[in-house]
Amino acid sequence: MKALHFGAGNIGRGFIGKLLADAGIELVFADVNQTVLDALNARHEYPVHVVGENAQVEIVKGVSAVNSTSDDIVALIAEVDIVTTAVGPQILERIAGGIAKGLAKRSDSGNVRPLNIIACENMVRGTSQLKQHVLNALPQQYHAWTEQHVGFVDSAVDRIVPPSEAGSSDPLEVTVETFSEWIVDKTQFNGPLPSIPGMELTDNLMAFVERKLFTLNTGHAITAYLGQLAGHQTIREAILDEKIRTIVKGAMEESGAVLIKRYGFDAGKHADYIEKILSRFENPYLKDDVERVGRQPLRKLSAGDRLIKPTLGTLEYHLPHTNLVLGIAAAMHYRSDQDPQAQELVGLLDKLGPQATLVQVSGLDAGSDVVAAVVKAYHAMP
Ligand SMILES: NC(=O)C1=CN([C@@H]2O[C@H](COP(=O)(O)OP(=O)(O)OC[C@H]3O[C@@H](n4cnc5c(N)ncnc54)[C@H](O)[C@@H]3O)[C@@H](O)[C@H]2O)C=CC1
Ligand SMILES: O=P(O)(O)OC[C@H]1O[C@](O)(CO)[C@@H](O)[C@@H]1O
Repeated sequence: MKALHFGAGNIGRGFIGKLLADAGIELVFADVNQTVLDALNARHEYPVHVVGENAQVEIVKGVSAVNSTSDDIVALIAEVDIVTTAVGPQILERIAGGIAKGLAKRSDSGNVRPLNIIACENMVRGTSQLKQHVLNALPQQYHAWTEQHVGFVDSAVDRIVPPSEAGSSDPLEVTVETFSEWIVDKTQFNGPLPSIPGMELTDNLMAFVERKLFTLNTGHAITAYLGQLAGHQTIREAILDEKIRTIVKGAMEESGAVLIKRYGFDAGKHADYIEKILSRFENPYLKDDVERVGRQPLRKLSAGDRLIKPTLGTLEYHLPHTNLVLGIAAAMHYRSDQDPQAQELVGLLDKLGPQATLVQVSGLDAGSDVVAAVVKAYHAMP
């Protein structure tokens, strides 16, 4: 079996690429970072530091790399069995053109072996969104062939992989937590289901996607935003701050109450899931900056993402959302010189003020109580 993975970054090298290579699949990374590409092609292996209890260094072997903007992509997509991505939601549209060209070549060359494409991003049904971008870029004459021979498989991906502290001396070294979860929608595969240790198959993906995105990512984002406001540098420092921990736990419980209503989760097991997440945030072996976890605040404040979607759920089921409101207000205070979305947020706040900014970014109703509550909390924050 052969795989092409877009995005040789933290999750690419530290999680998805590692699982594929460990399963004995011949793996090619596609990226745009020339330093990483050159190092992968020079060494064909890299170290993954798994930290926590039973810490160890694992070497991922037998990998190579291509530039994702080159024509190498087209030939690879015509021949591989699996395509995966971990590039960030905003990059999916950019890689869709290359994937479309590859599918056209695959069809023209008569390759009818099943191909499955799996986006591994923090998004609800990210692969389905990638599919739309690919179909937009693909000439109509290839659409029926693509429907017949290509599976677009949605997934949920969970492993905390911050940029490695050793990254400046070794561009390939990556540090990961012990925990990992990769869950894919088994109803969307083309051909036989693959057996890849570490990849779990489900026919109930939405429950897993929402459970992860609206618990871990909701709590993580709020830890980052409140942590930055309180002057903490890392997620660990922030979650050990009792005032922040209480709000973060409260927000995950508010979001959890929605998930329990919507998907019938067991309340006790969900409480354990929240406790496990809090302990993962405390991981003393990971240095995860609040600035990284809060990155791209406009995406994180959008209607379908980890702050607003759970809040909309609380409105739907008439449930409390006090802590989620504090998290949203804190997100509006996020600042980063490195992050264009943080600059844009500041520009919007200067031009429109907090109420209109929130309405524009989140799609919440201008006259709603929840918007008024966020604006009040926003002004009350330092
Ligand atoms: N880091 C983490 O702990 C987790 C991240 N995720 C998700 O995984 C995705 C990737 O996140 P990270 O690995 O943290 O980011 P990252 O920034 O470490 O990696 C992204 C990689 O994509 C590459 N890239 C950018 N444009 C590209 C293009 N046009 N073609 C090919 N490669 C391109 C970058 O050079 C970089 O190597 C995001 O959607 C994130 O939300 C999900 C779960 C955990
Ligand atoms: O990668 P995003 O969507 O910007 O958000 C950062 C989040 O992703 C992760 O990197 C992995 O789930 C978390 O650490 C964090 O909640």
